[in-house]
Amino acid sequence: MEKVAYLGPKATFCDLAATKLFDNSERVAYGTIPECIDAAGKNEVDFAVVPLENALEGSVNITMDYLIHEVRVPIVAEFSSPIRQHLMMHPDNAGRIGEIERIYSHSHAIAQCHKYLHGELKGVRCENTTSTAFAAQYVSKHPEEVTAAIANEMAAREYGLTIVKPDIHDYAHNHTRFVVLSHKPIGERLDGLVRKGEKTTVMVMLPADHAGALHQVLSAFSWRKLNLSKIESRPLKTGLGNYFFIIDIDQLMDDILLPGAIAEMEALGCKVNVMGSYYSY
Ligand SMILES: O=C(O)C(=O)C[C@]1(C(=O)O)C=C[C@@H](O)C=C1
Repeated sequence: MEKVAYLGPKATFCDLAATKLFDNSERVAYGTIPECIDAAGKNEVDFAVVPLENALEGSVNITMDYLIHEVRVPIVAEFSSPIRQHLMMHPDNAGRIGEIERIYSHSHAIAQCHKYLHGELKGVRCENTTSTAFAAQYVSKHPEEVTAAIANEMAAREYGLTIVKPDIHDYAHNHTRFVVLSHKPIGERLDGLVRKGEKTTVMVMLPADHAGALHQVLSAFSWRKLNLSKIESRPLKTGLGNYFFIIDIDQLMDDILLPGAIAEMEALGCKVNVMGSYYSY
């Protein structure tokens, strides 16, 4: 049976995404996002499902940076899912919401609920955990502390917690983009799901700082009428002011247009890496 890595423990948002995508596979929980990427990089698993971007909080930098700087594993699919964050407590403490001493969750989940936390639970310390489900598991094991976790409904069920305040994310349209990483092609595995689009993600390093370099890169796409859905800069980690760009193009790799744009960028002195060419679900 094929193996799929996800950020564990059971009932994280990554677990929900992996279950939706690979229902008939063996899902293997890893403690951190880099561990999931390593597992796919070393072929310990066939696929890894990791978060890439959230609609409220932006990119999951650890995923992006690890893929660029440490372990290159191609993106073979993308899955976008609605995200609902709930405040949950141990059932023994569920009536004591006003006495909460600490709130645990993944940093991205805490960030998605800032307005609520600032408005309703001002002054309560928030502590980051490796995932939302890890936070729920911790709260379930420590009824002696009046603490809460921010996590999803499946985590509340899995770890026997009571949802004391549902839907505490700050904006209704909360979505996260997950990517599937693998050294093998995805083939027909996801054909049962509805395809929403197609993308190619490239990483572009500009030549030494000069006027108009980014403009020239963007024009390689624009005059070919290649639509971009995202452009983001991240530090190269070689010193302040040095960046690379991650660009999402709204089409699969073809024989002419994308190779032409890449050749043009290379002729300008850019270093270009294709991170993946894949369908969005
Ligand atoms: O902690 C989890 O449950 C995760 O799957 C991680 C993660 C993230 O890193 O963005 C995934 C989706 C949500 O946006 C919040 C947390």
